Amino acid sequence: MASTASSQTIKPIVAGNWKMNGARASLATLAAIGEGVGSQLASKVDVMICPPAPLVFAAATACEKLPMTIGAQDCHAEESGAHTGDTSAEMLADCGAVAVIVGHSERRADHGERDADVKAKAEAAYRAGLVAIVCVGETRAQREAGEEIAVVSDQLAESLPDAATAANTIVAYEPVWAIGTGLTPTANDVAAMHKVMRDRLTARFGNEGASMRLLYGGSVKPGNAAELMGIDHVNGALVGGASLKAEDFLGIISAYA
Ligand SMILES: O=C[C@H](O)COP(=O)(O)O
Repeated sequence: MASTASSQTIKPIVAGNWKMNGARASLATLAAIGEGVGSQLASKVDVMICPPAPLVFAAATACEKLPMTIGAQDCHAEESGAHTGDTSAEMLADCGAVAVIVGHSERRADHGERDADVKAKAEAAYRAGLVAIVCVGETRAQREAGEEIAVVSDQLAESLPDAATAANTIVAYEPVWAIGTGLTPTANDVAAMHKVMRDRLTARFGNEGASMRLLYGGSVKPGNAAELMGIDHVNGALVGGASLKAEDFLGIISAYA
C-alpha cells in the first residue's frame, strides 16, 4: 500500500503562466524575478515562468544563471509533421523549456481540447523529457450543480497517462470560474478538492501519486497566496495575471519565505 507523503515533504513550485502576453522587453521581468528570489528562497520553492512560445528560447537563455526555469504553455502531441502553426514538445525542449502546460481550460474552451488530447500532449511531454503540468478544473455551472468533484476526478482519470510520475507530472487544479476573475474558492473548498485529488492519484499511482505536486490556480495574488499555499496538499501555484509583474509574482513566491 502506498505511503501518504505529506505536503511538507514535497518541494513546492510557483509557476507563472504569461498566457498571450509579453514581448522581448518582458525578459527584464525574468531578471527581476530571479534576483528577487535569490538562492535562499530558491532552496525552499521552485520558480518557473511559462512565456508565449516565441519567447521560450530567449527566456530559457536568460534564466541559465537565474534560480528559475522556463516552461511552455502548450504542445502538439506529435514530434513533427504537417501541422501548421503548431509546436512540438521536442521543439520546446530544444529551446530550453523544462516543462509544458497541457489541458489549460483556455485551451479546452478555445480549441476544443478533450481529455484524450490532453493525455496525448502529456505523453508527448514525457517523450521529449519535459514535465507535463496537467490542468483540471470545473466550470461555474458544474460547481453550482455540485459536480466539481466528479468533473475533476474524471479529468484526472482521463487526462493523466499511465506513465505519470511525481518527477514528470504536476497537476494544477484551476476552477474555471476563478481564473482572471478575482474570485477564489474558500480554503475549505480548495482543501476538499486537493484531498480528493491526492486520494485519486495515490490510489492509481501509489507513492508517485502521493508525492506528485498539486498546484492551485485561479486569482492567486500576493494577498491570498499565504492562505492558499498553506492548505494541505497544495504544493504551489499556477499564476496567471499576477505573474506578469515581478513585484506581484515575488509577493506570491514569498509565501514560502
Ligand atoms: O494558468 C493560470 C491560471 O489560468 C490563473 O490565471 P489568473 O491567476 O490570472 O487567475
